[in-house]
Amino acid sequence: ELLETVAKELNNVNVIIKIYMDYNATTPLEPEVIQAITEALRDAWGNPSSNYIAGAKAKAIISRSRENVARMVGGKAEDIIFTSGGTEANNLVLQTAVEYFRRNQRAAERDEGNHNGCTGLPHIITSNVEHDSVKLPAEHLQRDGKAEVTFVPVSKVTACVEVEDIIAAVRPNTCLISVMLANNETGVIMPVQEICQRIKSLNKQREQLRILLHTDAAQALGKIRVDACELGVDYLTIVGHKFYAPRIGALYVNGPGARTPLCPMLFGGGQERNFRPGTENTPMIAGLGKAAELVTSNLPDYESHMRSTKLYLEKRLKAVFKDKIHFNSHYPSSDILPNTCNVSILGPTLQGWRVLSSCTRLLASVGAACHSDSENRPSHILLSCGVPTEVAGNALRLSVGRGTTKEDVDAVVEDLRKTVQLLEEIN
Ligand SMILES: O=C(O)CC[SeH]
Repeated sequence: ELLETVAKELNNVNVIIKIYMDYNATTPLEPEVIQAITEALRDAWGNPSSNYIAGAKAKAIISRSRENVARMVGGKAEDIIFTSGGTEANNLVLQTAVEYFRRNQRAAERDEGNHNGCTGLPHIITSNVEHDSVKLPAEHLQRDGKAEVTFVPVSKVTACVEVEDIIAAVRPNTCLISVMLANNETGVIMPVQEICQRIKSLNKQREQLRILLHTDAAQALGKIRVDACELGVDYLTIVGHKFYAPRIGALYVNGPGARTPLCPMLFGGGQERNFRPGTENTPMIAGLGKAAELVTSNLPDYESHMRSTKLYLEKRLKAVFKDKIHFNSHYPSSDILPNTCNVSILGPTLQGWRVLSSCTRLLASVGAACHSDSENRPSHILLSCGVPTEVAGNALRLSVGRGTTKEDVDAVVEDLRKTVQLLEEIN
């Protein structure tokens, strides 16, 4: 009798199935990744530094994961340093650059004949559309008088940082250039390889300090092919929770402590060759390694599926909203991530936050998740890319994933259509 009652009640309940389209914010874990984590939790709980079987199991998992992460970015296992995530990796690069400058400055002071340009403060060049984990540490160093920073504005035509503008910003005391590989809101892919080629040529001519090269590849990994050696970077940031791995990260360093400086921010038990000490988080490292293995094996399929799904989404949005739609991720001559669609539905009552909070099925964001407390102000990223204020205020960042289907797209577009109709009727 109880079951019959429940069944009747369920028949009267409209179950609303949400549709996630915020994969640039974070991704769920692949089943194989969860399995790798679970097995490590169960079987490899030992301290990897311990010389008995429980420790050896953990050490073996870490070693295998390091190899898989290295393979995903075209590097060698010894080039991979595990970190807590992308924020730590990015901060480690900026701190290293400042310390690298200081060490050379002290050397030059000791050796009067050495004119390596290390006078005054270290100079860092970055773009004005970086993730906060590059932007804010750079601003902090600048505010604390520990570095000079040039935030090179992206072109308001291409939303890309222009190579010539980066080159023009170089000074004798420039020690680091950090430009993200792909932007998290527009999806625009930056000309990192060309920047690295030009700076490497410049480094050969400079008597001054070598300029170090970093890219935050958080949004690119798992979506497009990323090869650190082909890019020519000294450092490349790896963020697990953007490619179906757990909340852990890594930093690729081209020959850490040898070809490329790496100065630890933490000091402790010697793990990660003293570059990043602390007893290793074996289960999360296991998950990162498995996710990296899946990317290496399946990237063409992932990329192709996301691209076709995103293109279908854009086609459906155009068909339904016609001239009410503005694509904030369409720029002439710029390559865009295959999964990112940043759009604004034009209208005085259609602010992005209002539309998303009124949708019944769509789960997405108006911009970076870490800006979600921006009190509904238009994204500074979009404004920097030349998107007009009233258009940026209506932005919806839609980012599809490996499992997003055309049926999901149809449902989301219908949800948006109904929501826009409702908001325009009531206002
Ligand atoms: O949502 C984003 O774009 C970044 C979150 Se870490």
